[in-house]
Amino acid sequence: MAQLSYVSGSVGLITLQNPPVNVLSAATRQGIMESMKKALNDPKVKSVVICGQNGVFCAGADIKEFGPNISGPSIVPLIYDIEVANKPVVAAIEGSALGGGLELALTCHYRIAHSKTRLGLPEVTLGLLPGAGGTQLLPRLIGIPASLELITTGRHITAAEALQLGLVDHVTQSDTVDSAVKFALSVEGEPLDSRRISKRPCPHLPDLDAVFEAVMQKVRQKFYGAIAPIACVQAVRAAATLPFSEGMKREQQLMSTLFTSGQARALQYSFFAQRAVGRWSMPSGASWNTSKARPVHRAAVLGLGTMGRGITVALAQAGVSVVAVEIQEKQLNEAREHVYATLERGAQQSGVSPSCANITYSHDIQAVADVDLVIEAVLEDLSLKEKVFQQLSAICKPGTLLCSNTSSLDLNCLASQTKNPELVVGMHFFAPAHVMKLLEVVYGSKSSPEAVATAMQLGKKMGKISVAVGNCRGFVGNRMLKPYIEQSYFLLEEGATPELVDKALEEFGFPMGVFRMSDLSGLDVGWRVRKEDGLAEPVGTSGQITRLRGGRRYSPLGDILCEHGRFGQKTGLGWYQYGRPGGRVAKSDPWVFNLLEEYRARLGLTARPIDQQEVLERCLYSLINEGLCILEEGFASSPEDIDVIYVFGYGWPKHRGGPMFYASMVGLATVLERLDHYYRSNPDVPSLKPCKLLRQLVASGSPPVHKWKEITKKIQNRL
Ligand SMILES: CC(C)(COP(=O)(O)OP(=O)(O)OC[C@H]1O[C@@H](n2cnc3c(N)ncnc32)[C@H](O)[C@@H]1OP(=O)(O)O)[C@@H](O)C(=O)NCCC(=O)NCCSC(=O)CC(=O)CCCCCCCCCCCCC(=O)O
Ligand SMILES: NC(=O)C1=CN([C@@H]2O[C@H](COP(=O)(O)OP(=O)(O)OC[C@H]3O[C@@H](n4cnc5c(N)ncnc54)[C@H](O)[C@@H]3O)[C@@H](O)[C@H]2O)C=CC1
Repeated sequence: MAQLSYVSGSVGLITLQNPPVNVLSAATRQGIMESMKKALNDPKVKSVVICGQNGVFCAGADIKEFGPNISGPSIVPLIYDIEVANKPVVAAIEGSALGGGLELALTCHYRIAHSKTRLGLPEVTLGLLPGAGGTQLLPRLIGIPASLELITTGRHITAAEALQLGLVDHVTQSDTVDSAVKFALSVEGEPLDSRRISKRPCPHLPDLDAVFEAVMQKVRQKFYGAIAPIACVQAVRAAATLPFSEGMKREQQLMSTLFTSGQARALQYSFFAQRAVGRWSMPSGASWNTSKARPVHRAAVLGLGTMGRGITVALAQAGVSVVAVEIQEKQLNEAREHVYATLERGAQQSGVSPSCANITYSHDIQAVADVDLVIEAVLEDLSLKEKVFQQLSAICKPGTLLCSNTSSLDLNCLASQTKNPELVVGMHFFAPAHVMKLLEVVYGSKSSPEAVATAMQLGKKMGKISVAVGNCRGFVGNRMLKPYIEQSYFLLEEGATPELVDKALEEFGFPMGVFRMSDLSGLDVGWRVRKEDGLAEPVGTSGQITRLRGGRRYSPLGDILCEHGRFGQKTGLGWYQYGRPGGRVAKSDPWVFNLLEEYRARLGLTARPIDQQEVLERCLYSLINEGLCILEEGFASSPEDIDVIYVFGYGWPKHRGGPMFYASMVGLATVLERLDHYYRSNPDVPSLKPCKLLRQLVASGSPPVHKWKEITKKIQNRL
């Protein structure tokens, strides 16, 4: 796992060998320790270079080993031994130096990095802090403000930025190990005391208290409810105020609290879940490792409204050339300007040149004739989309993949309009499409594995986390949202206010509660769907309101708001008031309170006190129950798929892992008991009825999330 070899006569070269990214597993730590000892005891060796095999220095601790039974040599004394070595130790950094990998490099006396290296201390994203001296060493090297920023965000930086910060000594464009060996030879025999970072004082910072107070406030706001960023600030403060050895003790104390926390478990689960969704499968058995994606060099976007513009930007940023088609002249011109400005802004932020040259605009659908893939983003209207798919099927060259960004329509209906339904898949982006990380890749009953593989790969190229899902109403994300929103309306009927419901959800960790979120996305969207479904009927100011529609309880509250022209932020009024159309700041609106009172009076409902616990249980457990139904029915292939969708598409707090992981943390038996309880008192609300999978999981002893597949398979086999 780490190999010592000898080069250039006097250099001991220690190579980390733990593919793919040379993580510091127990065996690797042992290997480094033994190799280091051997090199230091060997009189022929005058200097040491540490590198990683296959062009990657080290991605840090092996996260899979984390847990109560972590074994093998501890990382802290191991890297301490490197710093106190009496021969110069040089880190040859290429690929990635992250977490414990960067801490390993920080204890070396010199750091040489390849220009393409990424460096960082991302532990905070795993619910931890850099617990192998990172919080004490980095501030001594690059100062407190820069360290605070890097450690509390976990941001990866380029070698150029690292050089600017003083984190590395040299950046090379040529062979990193060769450069490091040459460098090691040049410093053999030189004194090392000034190179030992732990011996340096932390650079003085005037107004220390004010700086830390400001940063603490910022992280509390930005990472609401997350404990790791706070511990990171506390640990860096120890570096600024305590001697090194005391600071190290503080770092260890804070680390041991984080290490066993539920938040760390959730975030580490999420790390692997993000990677697991790439190993997709379809009920047919086709999967990522049996299906070959086709290259997409040229893509078309059809419809340049809200979504089409974002998709165009994301494609261009991924280096795909785009044919952007819009029938309305005004929309086309606005889109061109919008896309240009967004690409310019993005380029300024990332320091790369904008990709406008790759986009051609047209109002003629014939322009898509020779593209490899089309993403349709016209209005959500089935007959319009059917017509568009007929046209695309006739116009496009053979083999072109036809994708729809529909958020609710049946993909099979669109595929049936084409000559090759196997080439049709859904690519369901989230607004704003160039920002949001999630992409649901929807397979219909005839979609070919190759088409799914191509959409998944294109998503990855566009920087998205793509999840393959089946074709059910609302797919996975929106389908689960329905009972969540439904419960929030029922809570209003029973005595809650939008403020109370939103506060409970925001304190849980959502960036916005359900009502603020609905105001942002537009209340008219759901209203239109409910009208098409025959659910929303005009309510008016008098007459009977029926709360039972289609055999189940229905709340027309959302429809009433829309009848008053209250569509949310876009009209300046929704569940809250915003001062003006397009306003962003939500303020309570007495009109809504009056409406709720009158509504309850009309229906003979008596408002009762509702607490935050009830809000969370009813909104979240009904959403979780729907997720379990989706798993049971096979529209998502694993709980990880659902969790990734919720974390990256719906603002589910990352440190709670996702709805499925959260359910397993709360205890599936508790979720079942509470759903049973609420369903008993609300038998006309089917979404509260615990699904078969939930009962089965509880009956099987509530296995951990990664074992649920065994139970879902059993249920599906029986169906
Ligand atoms: C490195 C990457 C940027 C590479 O990206 P890419 O090329 O895109 O490949 P991936 O698909 O992401 O990865 C390939 C493959 O590798 C797996 N993998 C990657 N990194 C790790 C890892 N660190 N551990 C395990 N596995 C890893 C990945 O899952 C893929 O495999 P697959 O899942 O099978 O597909 C990118 O991978 C990346 O960003 N990686 C993560 C980097 C990172 O976050 N590093 C930080 C790790 S945490 C750390 O280093 C902390 C420390 O070192 C501190 C050590 C102190 C520990 C001491 C604990 C003691 C505390 C006290 C306990 C007291 C308890 C008590 O009180 O009882
Ligand atoms: N707005 C959102 O938040 C999300 C929307 N979606 C879906 O994306 C699709 C588009 O939605 P929006 O962008 O919000 O709609 P939009 O109304 O902003 O834009 C649609 C555009 O399509 C154009 N158009 C209509 N017919 C056309 C045709 N035949 N050829 C070319 N252009 C045509 C219209 O002129 C309009 O500019 C819908 O299916 C919607 O359900 C999906 C995820 C999120």
